[in-house]
Amino acid sequence: MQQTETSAALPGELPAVAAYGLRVVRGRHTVLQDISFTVPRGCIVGLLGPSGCGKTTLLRSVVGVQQTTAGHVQVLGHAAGAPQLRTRVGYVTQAPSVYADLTVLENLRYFAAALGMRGWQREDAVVRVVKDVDLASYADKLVARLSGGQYSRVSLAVALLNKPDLLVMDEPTVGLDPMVRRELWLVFQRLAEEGTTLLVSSHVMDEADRCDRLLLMRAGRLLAGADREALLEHTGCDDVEEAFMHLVQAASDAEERARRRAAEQSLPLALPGLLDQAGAPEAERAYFAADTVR
Ligand SMILES: Nc1ncnc2c1ncn2[C@@H]1O[C@H](COP(=O)(O)OP(=O)(O)OP(=O)(O)O)[C@@H](O)[C@H]1O
Repeated sequence: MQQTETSAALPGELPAVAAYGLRVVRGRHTVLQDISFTVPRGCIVGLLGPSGCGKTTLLRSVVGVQQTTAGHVQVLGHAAGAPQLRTRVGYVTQAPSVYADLTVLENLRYFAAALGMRGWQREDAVVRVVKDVDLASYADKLVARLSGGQYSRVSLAVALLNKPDLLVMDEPTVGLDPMVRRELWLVFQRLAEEGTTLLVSSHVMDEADRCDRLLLMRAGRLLAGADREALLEHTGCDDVEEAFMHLVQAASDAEERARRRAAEQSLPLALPGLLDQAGAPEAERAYFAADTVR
């Protein structure tokens, strides 16, 4: 896949996230294999792939809460999880991370205080984020009484208290109806326009249309990382879902050919080394390697 410049990235500017050769083993299972990608600043980057492919593990590695086995993840010029990033990275987890028995305001004041905000600084931050996520009319409601979409917006509001430069969100729209999903994406777009970089996971392919750039994952590997248009052009497909299926098929075909070649040469069956050992053509190896990803 050809390298494409993303308009939001200024020349010479460090990407918000740069991962090289990331590998994660959880228990006995290799969950992420040789993952490399970048997230340019000021973009919305969608991390897409089926359930269980490793999206959460990848996001946890970016936030710095995942033990990694190999590779390196740089976030805003620091190693992922570095203390300097604590106030600069917001993380919205998949599971609700707010208290159902507190009101929206009580939650926000609590988390603002935990971040060290006091007095007017705290109140200013709370008012700002309530406005950011359009929850002003629900500010005094118990979170337990909110709808799914409103609940998600409270979690998002908490992550925005610090005005993060990078916002990492794990399936923030899962289970929400199309109208609410649309509203949340408008909030994400507004945040990106104001300069926040967003890395958002989803297994809903149509959300890809709302992203500047896409990372497509399958079974712990990155199939592709590119601007949406470049991806469609490269695969000759009309939409991202079709492009994803095309890449999955191409990867399976390449894997099968490599297996056959390895069997013929009596080589051990271990990807991705297998592909190199078996002398797989560059185009095939590319499906398994970082260099599909810019
Ligand atoms: N604590 C753990 N120990 C061992 N394996 C784990 C652990 N957590 C997750 N896994 C495995 O890692 C793989 C990737 O999980 P992960 O949660 O990253 O996927 P995902 O793409 O985010 O899935 P979903 O879309 O369903 O949230 C899965 O096969 C899962 O079973």
